[in-house]
Amino acid sequence: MIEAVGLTKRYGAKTAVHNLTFQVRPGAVTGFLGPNGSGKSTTMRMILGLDVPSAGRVTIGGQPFHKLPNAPRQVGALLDAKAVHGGRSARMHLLSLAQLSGIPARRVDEVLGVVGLQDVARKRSKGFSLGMGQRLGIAAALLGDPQVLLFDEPVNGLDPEGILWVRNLMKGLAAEGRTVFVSSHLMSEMALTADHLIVIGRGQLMADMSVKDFISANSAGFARVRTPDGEVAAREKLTTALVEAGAQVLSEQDGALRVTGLALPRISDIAHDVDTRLWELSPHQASLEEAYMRMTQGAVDYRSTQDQRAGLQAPPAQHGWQQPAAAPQGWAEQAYPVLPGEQPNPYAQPVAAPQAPAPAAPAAPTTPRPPGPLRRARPPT
Ligand SMILES: Nc1ncnc2c1ncn2[C@@H]1O[C@H](COP(=O)(O)OP(=O)(O)OP(=O)(O)O)[C@@H](O)[C@H]1O
Repeated sequence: MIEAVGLTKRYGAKTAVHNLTFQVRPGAVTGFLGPNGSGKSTTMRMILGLDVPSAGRVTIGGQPFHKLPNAPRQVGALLDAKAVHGGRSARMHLLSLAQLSGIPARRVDEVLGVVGLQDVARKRSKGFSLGMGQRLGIAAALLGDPQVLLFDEPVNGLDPEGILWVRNLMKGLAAEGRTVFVSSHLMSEMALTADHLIVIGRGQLMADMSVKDFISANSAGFARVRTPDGEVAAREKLTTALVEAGAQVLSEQDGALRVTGLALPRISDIAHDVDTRLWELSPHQASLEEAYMRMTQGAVDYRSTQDQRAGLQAPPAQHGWQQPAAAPQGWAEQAYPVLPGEQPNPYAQPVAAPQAPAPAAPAAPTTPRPPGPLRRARPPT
């Protein structure tokens, strides 16, 4: 198990990681999420003893990394796939790592096979593609057959077959009872791979919970409602009635309505009351990506000037959403309004916030301090 307690890292005036406390348990894939610059790599470097915490501590199996006997046999990591001597072949690179840790040479050939690089094992790694480099980095992480594995963006540059392979590899390692901690910006992939999530924003813990709880805490389920194509007046009549009944209604690109805040039977009754036929009425759960975007929108440091959320104006056209004709009052001003049954995002910027750049170096938590991170209890592993 990896355990961080009050983990903090300052680089001069810049606080990269602030007071992080979390555990990464064995037997599960734990996703490590956060916007660019939020402190994920810094945290991983501190776990691996490559950076010294300014305050707090982080241990693996109760010991700091530098006190672990023969650490490469206990902890494997892929931090930077490019950190390889380009003049060496893949096999030589792994062989030199193996020799340093007393790992037998046959293990090198074994891991080359596991990552699918056996045919290019004797080629110099400087000729490797990004994906091949990632595979070599994963091979190095697996070399010591460690119980604890850290992967920083392991699917970066991999083709779909490679992504599927990494997904199955991570799940397989966790199923063997290992501790697997993996960062990624690919939400769709994390949704398929991770069991548990640790989310940070501007160096601070925002959530520590299962993927399922994270999605339900940061998004509301919704209903898709479709009226017969071409019956525009009926659709608008239904939209108005739903909004009057307290629903929030968005239009999807195919003309369906995305309705939150009302149960399906109530939507059906309202449609009946306004004499509108329905072609579809189905329950839906939001995606991890959507839940993540809602939670972290206020903790994003780097945003395109062409991103509408830079000024928190109209909602972005995510997943084919559009604003409905009969949007509730105030909707247009909010990027992601708090939906019924949803916890407000403690990091969300105020709607009328000026477009000033985000502070570059928060030396301490913002004032007023946001409420504590969302946490859910996990079953013991
Ligand atoms: N050696 C360093 N010296 C000064 N600042 C640093 C150093 N390393 C990281 N930082 C700063 O700390 C913050 C966190 O960086 P870090 O690389 O940990 O973020 P990240 O979440 O891994 O980002 P990304 O998703 O873009 O990889 C950034 O603002 C970064 O500029």
